Amino acid sequence: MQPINLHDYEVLAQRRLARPVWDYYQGGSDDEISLHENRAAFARLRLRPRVLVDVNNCNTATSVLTTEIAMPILIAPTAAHGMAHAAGECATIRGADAAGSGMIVSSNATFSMEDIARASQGLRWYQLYINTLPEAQQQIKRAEAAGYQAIVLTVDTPLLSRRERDRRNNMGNFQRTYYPRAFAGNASYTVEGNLNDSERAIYAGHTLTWDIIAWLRTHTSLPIILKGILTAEDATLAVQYRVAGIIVSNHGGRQLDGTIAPIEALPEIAAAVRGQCEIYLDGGIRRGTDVLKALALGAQAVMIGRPILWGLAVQGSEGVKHVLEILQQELHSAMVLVGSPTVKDITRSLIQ
Ligand SMILES: Cc1cc2nc3c(=O)[nH]c(=O)nc-3n(C[C@H](O)[C@H](O)[C@H](O)COP(=O)(O)O)c2cc1C
Ligand SMILES: CC(C)CC(=O)C(=O)O
Repeated sequence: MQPINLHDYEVLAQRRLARPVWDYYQGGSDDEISLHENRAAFARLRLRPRVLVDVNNCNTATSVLTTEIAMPILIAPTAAHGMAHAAGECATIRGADAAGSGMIVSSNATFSMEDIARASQGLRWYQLYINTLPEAQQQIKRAEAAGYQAIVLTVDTPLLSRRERDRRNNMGNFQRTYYPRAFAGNASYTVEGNLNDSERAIYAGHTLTWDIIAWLRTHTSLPIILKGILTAEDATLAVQYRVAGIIVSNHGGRQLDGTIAPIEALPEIAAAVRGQCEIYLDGGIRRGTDVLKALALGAQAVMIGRPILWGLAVQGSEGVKHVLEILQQELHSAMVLVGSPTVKDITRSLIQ
């Protein structure tokens, strides 16, 4: 099958990946309610197209922070790309560059942030999990030296959630046996799978509070972005703490199950932020019309997680590039059909 949309890539990737890897990439927490809601919430939104607009020069280009990108679509941080492809994140970022997108590199990448940086010319941000402060400080230093342009602190993971697919598959043992370095490119803590409570707490720690932002600021001059905001209250705090951006996200339905979908949280967050920092959104983006809806409700750009892993598994960097280009082309068509020739023209009035 020649893949023509992201759903095709999903089918092809499942055929290629071992069951425990597929389930780790694909799964959510508990009953996977949030995982399904992330898609369902997009499907419930209705568009209000305008007609007889000159869309001859329709263009998806935009910028995030100060970087220009060909499309308002970035790669969300996902761990362990080495289980999808031998070249792992180095192939992923080459695909991002080739498409004119950019990548947020996970703390738990298979390859080191330096190796990934060497494979890339374009936008790269570093996603941080804080296990211990000295280790985080080391990682920030390394990220700055390797030319990363922002630090993305994930704030929805004081505890890694219960993921029952991984438990049933004995994913921890599988990964240690077949991919022992899959999560170990940057972090010293590399467990995944059947974890006890203290192991599940190592990623962001129970003790992080808003004070961590002042600490981060003493250790980096890079822009700070918070990933995993779902309420106007926390968005307001993020603005007060002067972050450069927030990512409206429920971690792709992999952390707290039963949350509001990010696309449903976006309107109240956009109203609270009032342009004081950039807003991005991830979770369930699979079509150009999903991107359009997120932009209309106040996102500057969106991020995609699983579809990138599917593209990587099917065809390495070419697959990643193709997934991004498909989504860009779908967005382009949607912009033409709703009468929004530029990203700036995409406004709230497009949504019923
Ligand atoms: C396999 C996998 C690994 C992930 N690893 C990380 C990670 O290391 N850090 C992080 O902040 N988010 C991580 N996420 C969450 C993604 O950044 C993102 O929020 C989510 O995948 C978006 O939803 P989507 O997959 O529906 O596009 C991961 C998600 C998946 C599917
Ligand atoms: C290593 C994990 C904590 C990566 C992650 O965030 C996830 O699997 O959702």
